[in-house]
Amino acid sequence: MPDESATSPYDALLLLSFGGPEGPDDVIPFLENVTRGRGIPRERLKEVGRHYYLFDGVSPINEQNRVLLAALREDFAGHGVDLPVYWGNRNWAPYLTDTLRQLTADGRRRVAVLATSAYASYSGCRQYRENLADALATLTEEGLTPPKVDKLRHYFNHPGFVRPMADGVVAALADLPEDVRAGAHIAFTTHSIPTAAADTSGPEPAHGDGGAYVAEHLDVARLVAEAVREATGEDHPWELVYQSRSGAPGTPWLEPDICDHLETLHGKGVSAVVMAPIGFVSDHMEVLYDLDTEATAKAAELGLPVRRSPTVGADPRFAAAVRDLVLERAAAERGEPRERCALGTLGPSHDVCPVGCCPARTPRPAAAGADSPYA
Ligand SMILES: CC1=C(CCC(=O)O)c2cc3nc(cc4[nH]c(cc5[nH]c(cc1n2)c(C)c5CCC(=O)O)c(CCC(=O)O)c4C)C(CCC(=O)O)=C3C
Ligand SMILES: [Fe+2]
Repeated sequence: MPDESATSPYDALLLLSFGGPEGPDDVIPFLENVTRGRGIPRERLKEVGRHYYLFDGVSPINEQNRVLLAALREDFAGHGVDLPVYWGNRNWAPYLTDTLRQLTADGRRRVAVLATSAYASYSGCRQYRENLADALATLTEEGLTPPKVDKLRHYFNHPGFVRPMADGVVAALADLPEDVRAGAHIAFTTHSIPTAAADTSGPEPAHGDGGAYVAEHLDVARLVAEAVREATGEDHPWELVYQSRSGAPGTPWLEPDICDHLETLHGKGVSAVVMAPIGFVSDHMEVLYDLDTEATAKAAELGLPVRRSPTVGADPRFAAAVRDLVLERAAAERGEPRERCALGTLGPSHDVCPVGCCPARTPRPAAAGADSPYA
């Protein structure tokens, strides 16, 4: 009988995230880390800095990750999965390079990596693979022999990610005043990205017309809307919209923006809206500012009742999904068959990003993919 808790060949799990500032003095250095070499207009940076200062310079993301780490450790311990869990970030302490150095010092040789981004895109996938390659290069230059890193597949359609979001939308609808509830629309939101990045997201066969990024979000939106219909008996109209646009005004990014969308729905006489941030794994600053502050103020100005549904965060079902992804990949690496959980029409995502998946504007080494220089 196959061992249901076997993690071999892995000897660690690495939670790989974005990182965020933890006080007012961190905000500028954090934004410099995020935007180094990315050509974001000065004005946009000032504006985004203002969002962080409204919350005393503290992004919610690090605390959310600490809670998720605790949930993962508890879930693993409760299911006989003996795998230490580490945490490293792209843009703030604990920095990925330092965590990988620690993994090396602890003798870890093969690491499964979970990125806190559920979908395919340059920012949510390849950029993390570039960060891994940079960290591996630094450690190699230091004369160390870092572990091999394997990035776990995208989990947008894993039931442990979709079901908590569906329950959250049901709860948000129930929280609306009864007289506006039946006519409420669901606005599924995600991070806007340049249309050029969307069109090339995912493996090459998915390229064009929003690419894997848009297709994956549409699949999740459909799944959540269906689950909501089953739970409430009501058919709530829904749309996929975008938020948190940056970049130069002349560059096309995915639209419509959530605030414009609220205005359009209000103009059509829609009674209420639930904003469902399916693009975010936990309550990032984009959720706290762009939705809970900016879009909510816009709705108040319009007199449009809105609610924001929760992100998955550290839901025990998500922690269980991460365990499932680790065990699934471990079995695949051992050459053993194992079910790959996925809802919707797209099926489980690939384990190893093929060549040409979510290409960078300027090609750079990326680990944990078919084009990785690190075997
Ligand atoms: C697709 C996507 C995700 C979701 C997937 C994932 O989670 O990875 C995401 C997450 C995040 N983005 C974050 C913060 C920022 N993103 C920026 C800039 C950008 N994001 C982009 C895309 C994405 N970003 C893009 C195309 C840019 C333009 C510049 C570039 O091409 O790189 C900027 C610069 C200022 C600005 O332009 O807004 C900041 C401060 C935080 C932390 C929030 C917190 O503190 O809680 C998180 C989790
Ligand atoms: Fe971002």
